[in-house]
Amino acid sequence: MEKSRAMKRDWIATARTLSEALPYMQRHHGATVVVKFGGHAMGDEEAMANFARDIVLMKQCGLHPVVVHGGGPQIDDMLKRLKIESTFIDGKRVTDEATVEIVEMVLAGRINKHIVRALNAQGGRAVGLSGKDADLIVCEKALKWIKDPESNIERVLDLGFVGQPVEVNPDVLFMFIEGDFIPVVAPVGVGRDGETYNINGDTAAGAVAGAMNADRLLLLTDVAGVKDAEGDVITRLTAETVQGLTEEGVIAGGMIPKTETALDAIRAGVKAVVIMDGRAPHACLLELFTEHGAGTMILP
Ligand SMILES: Nc1ncnc2c1ncn2[C@@H]1O[C@H](COP(=O)(O)OP(=O)(O)O)[C@@H](O)[C@H]1O
Ligand SMILES: CC(=O)N[C@@H](CCC(=O)OP(=O)(O)O)C(=O)O
Repeated sequence: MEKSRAMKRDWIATARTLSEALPYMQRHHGATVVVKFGGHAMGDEEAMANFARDIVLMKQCGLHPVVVHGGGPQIDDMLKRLKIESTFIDGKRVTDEATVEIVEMVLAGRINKHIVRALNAQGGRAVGLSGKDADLIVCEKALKWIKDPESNIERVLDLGFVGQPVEVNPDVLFMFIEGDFIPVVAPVGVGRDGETYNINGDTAAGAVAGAMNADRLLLLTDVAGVKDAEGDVITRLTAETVQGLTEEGVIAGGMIPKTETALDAIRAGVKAVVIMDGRAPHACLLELFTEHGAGTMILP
């Protein structure tokens, strides 16, 4: 008796949620949503399954999700096992020849296939590819300029095989979308001479979203959003505020490529970018299908 009453309550709550969500589902029908799934957001098997369920549901609701993933912590683990040292500059891994080989193996191999399998287990039809497939993401060597604070002279820091996307060919993604598949992209790019480049996952997601003219770019991570100096999540951000917070050092580490990506993506024509906690249950659905959304929205 108690159980059936509880079930009824659950059903009413779900029905109410669904009726509230319906206008948002209709508004987003046919929308392209690029979702960056970060290595930290992947967490455990349960987090992976929850993420996969949401993406498949988005597809069933008539949206066109495209997953671009990261895998920084998983690359760290593998490099540690192989006793290869690794350092980061402004959230980007300094990538020598030995490192780029491991990066490609981990990202385009193990992680990409793990996500594909998780999506397919939830009833999706996912296809994994990297930025090398059909020249999806063509890169040049990323250059990091730094200014010597004493002499004020600028010089370039060598990050090795870190790629800056210079050309994105999304036809292959549109082709899969047309066939009702969910593309899953590993952030590994190709140089004009065939070199392999390690692209920061956020940068790759932004470049793909920009080239597809996506309606939304969701950057899933392990924090609720961009936080201010007091540690409170900021719900809306503009380019100006991002610049100020970065100069003050409030936006730091891995959050730098995320906010840079968000601004670049908006300049390239993406309608809005949201930075949010990918481990929170149904994070993507809450963002797309409710009025209050989730995380930090970055707007033009
Ligand atoms: N202002 C900020 N607000 C929120 N997180 C921040 C901020 N500045 C730096 N961070 C850090 O950025 C991290 C997210 O970047 P990263 O670790 O690269 O995530 P992912 O692996 O999901 O791409 C957060 O866990 C947090 O430690
Ligand atoms: C150049 C660069 O830093 N590439 C990243 C690629 C993976 C990534 O971005 O993973 P997350 O999204 O989980 O951080 C790296 O080597 O860690």
